[in-house]
Amino acid sequence: MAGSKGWVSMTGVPTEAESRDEEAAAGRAAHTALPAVAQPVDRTIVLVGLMGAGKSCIGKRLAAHLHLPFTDADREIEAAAGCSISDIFARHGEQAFRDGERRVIQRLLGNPVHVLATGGGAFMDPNTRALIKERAFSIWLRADLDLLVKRVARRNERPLLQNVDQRQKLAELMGIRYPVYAEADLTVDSTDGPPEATLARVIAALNDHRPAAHSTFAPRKVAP
Ligand SMILES: Nc1ncnc2c1ncn2[C@@H]1O[C@H](COP(=O)(O)OP(=O)(O)OP(=O)(O)O)[C@@H](O)[C@H]1O
Ligand SMILES: O=C(O)C1=C[C@@H](O)[C@@H](O)[C@H](O)C1
Ligand SMILES: [Mg+2]
Repeated sequence: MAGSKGWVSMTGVPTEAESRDEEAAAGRAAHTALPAVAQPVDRTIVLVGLMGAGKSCIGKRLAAHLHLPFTDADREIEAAAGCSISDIFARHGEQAFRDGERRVIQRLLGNPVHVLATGGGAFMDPNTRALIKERAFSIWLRADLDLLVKRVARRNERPLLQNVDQRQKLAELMGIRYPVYAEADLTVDSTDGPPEATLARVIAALNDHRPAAHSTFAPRKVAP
């Protein structure tokens, strides 16, 4: 029943990942048309970026391409809380959502290697960010304001974008968040057009990434 577990007391009990059907369908074309990722993926790949950047859309396709499971942190949070993100915000407030988000992502990062789409605010949390840097390989899907405004207009259930000027709110979030998203291990532009074009850039960026000594996708060392 919706809300039966109670958000505030949520403990991050493992739940089923989002249905694989859509991911499998989304990934089939990519398998045939795009190159393989050359090195073995030895860390969970975490997608970060603003609402509408394509973390869920590209994440599903990347996972299918890599033959890895896909997890969407927003869906896992909803499953753990027993209600939608909008309901969590409305009933318990944003801070409770952020606390639950941190716990759920911590649990997900303990799972075997997979592709993880985070919610837009997850990487802004210093503890979550530190854990992602330690255990995972992060990719920022960067998109420009016009594109984000266009994409989020398709679905009106994001609490931060309700009853506000969406363009103004997204511009404000870009100013705050883009310098932090830039700490991700890779940055890939998410552009208009078919998702496969962005997926192709993600794959190319992974293949271009220079591996560190002990881990294929260990975080980059910045040259002095
Ligand atoms: N690179 C892309 N090319 C084409 N369409 C895309 C691309 N990325 C996302 N879309 C479309 O834009 C919309 C929003 O994408 P998506 O839900 O994946 O964003 P998100 O980053 O997961 O956002 P949120 O943080 O709100 O969960 C969807 O309709 C999706 O199909
Ligand atoms: O950017 C954000 O802060 C959010 C993005 C969504 O993915 C959800 O995690 C939630 O709506 C908050
Ligand atoms: Mg998403």
